Amino acid sequence: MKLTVLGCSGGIGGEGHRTTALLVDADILIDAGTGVADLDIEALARIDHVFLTHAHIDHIACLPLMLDTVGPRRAKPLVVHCTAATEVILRAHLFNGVLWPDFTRIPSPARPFLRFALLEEGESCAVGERIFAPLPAAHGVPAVGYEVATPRGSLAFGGDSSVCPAFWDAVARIADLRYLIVETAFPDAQRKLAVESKHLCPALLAAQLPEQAGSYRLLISHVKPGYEKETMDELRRAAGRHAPSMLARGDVYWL
Ligand SMILES: Nc1ncnc2c1ncn2[C@@H]1O[C@@H]2COP(=O)(O)O[C@H]2[C@H]1O
Repeated sequence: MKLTVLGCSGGIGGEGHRTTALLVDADILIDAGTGVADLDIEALARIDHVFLTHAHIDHIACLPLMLDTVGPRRAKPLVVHCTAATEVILRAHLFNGVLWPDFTRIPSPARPFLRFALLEEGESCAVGERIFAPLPAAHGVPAVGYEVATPRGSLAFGGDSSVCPAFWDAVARIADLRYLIVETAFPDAQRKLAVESKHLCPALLAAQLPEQAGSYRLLISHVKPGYEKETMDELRRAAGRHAPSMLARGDVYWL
């Protein structure tokens, strides 16, 4: 499995900053933030599945736009996998015929551009040999992370989350974990904002990491634009034994 980081920043601002979108092989997205906009039309049309962590705009910004571009080119609906709570939010506030057309009924209810498929914690969804399972997360709106399991190992993506012991319990149970992607949105100087917005700062992440470093790579996502050096310096000081490195747009990881 090939994981290509299209975007992993906590915001926008110039070349390096695209919001969350992880491309799995050529046919699956985890989140559909602004990183998706860099794919050309053919690459967009090859995407059959989107697994959403939550409905915040930085994670779904390109979903309505890509549906408009690829809908007429595709023979089948784009399947958006998410929890029931996230589907309710997207139907009420995005695909509502006001902010954007309701592509679950357009061009026709029988052959729409978009189909929701519900996926809750405790369930899994196989797309070929790649198996997606929601992981617990704690954010300001209903949110999950994802475990992606393959025959050659697994990765875990925490999505957006503040302190969440259930996530770390779930991660500890993944025996063949190769990559662990977790957020650290703010530097320690903005800890109050991190807590209020249900994110992490280095001290909060370090307090949750296991005593012993695992045999997986620890990759950091969702750092707010302009705070990358400060945040990663603090994280290396607080959790150096875990050798954290920052996830970057354009990175490719293989499983
Ligand atoms: N009190 C707040 N609660 C939530 N988000 C906030 C607040 N104040 C500022 N924000 C920002 O709004 C952003 C919404 O997207 P994020 O969750 O990535 O990060 C959030 C913060 O950067």
